[in-house]
Amino acid sequence: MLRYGVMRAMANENKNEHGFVTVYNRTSSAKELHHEYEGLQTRIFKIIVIGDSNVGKTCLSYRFCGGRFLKNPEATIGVDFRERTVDIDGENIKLQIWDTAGQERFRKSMVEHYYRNVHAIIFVYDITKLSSFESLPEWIEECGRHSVPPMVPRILVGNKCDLKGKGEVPTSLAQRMADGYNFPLFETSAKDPAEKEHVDAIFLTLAYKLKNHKPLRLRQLNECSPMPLSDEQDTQGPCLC
Ligand SMILES: Nc1nc2c(ncn2[C@@H]2O[C@H](COP(=O)(O)OP(=O)(O)OP(=O)(O)O)[C@@H](O)[C@H]2O)c(=O)[nH]1
Ligand SMILES: [Mg+2]
Repeated sequence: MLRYGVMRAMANENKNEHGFVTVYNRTSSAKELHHEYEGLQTRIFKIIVIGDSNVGKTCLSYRFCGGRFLKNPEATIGVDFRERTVDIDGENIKLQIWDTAGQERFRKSMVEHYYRNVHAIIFVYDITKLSSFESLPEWIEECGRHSVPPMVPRILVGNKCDLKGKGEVPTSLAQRMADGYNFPLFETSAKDPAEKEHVDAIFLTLAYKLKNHKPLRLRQLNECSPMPLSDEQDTQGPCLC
């Protein structure tokens, strides 16, 4: 788990603890961000995980990046970063997961940073808690208020399917909402080991979509002001200034 201070320092140094070095390839009008390691180049995509407190955002992102269920997670304060590099059709893609805080008091100073230069969004609810499902339109509106462009892929995830007997949100209801927003719907469990591949599929679905986007473009790493979002989105790692 990497707290944002650590990642920020790494971004400013243009390298991380794995020895990745940020390099710039000059194109006609812009610079592209790659990480280069042992001759491999890696594009980076920022994915934020959003939703009510206690729905399992931390456990889902940990299941994907850490490969197991995180027992006794604490409420997220601000944001926790996790990352995993995946091979998509022969290209290394680094997914930088922003595990956000669901509690208002732990997130309010961070909200701008969540949405800045985001490449994809995962909205999570708890299938055993109707109120977490009913909150989704508010989360989706918040995202709209921060001018996230429509082409940024979004996914709806109902978590805690291992507690299906206690389910309060029928799949049919969730599917109606997903269809209304035109988002794909996944129902899964961060806890159930049998669901591991299904959790992976959520993130890989996004990785495939993002891979087919145009190359990422970047301003100078030391320019940390917000950049306009377009289908040629910029990324520069989790710099939170
Ligand atoms: N049964 C079950 N419990 C889960 C699952 N995922 C998470 N939990 C539990 O739900 C509680 C909250 O999980 P977190 O991942 O911390 O929730 P969060 O959405 O990150 O919460 P905030 O950080 O406060 O926003 C914890 O007690 C987890 O053990 C799941 O798939 N099944
Ligand atoms: Mg959390």
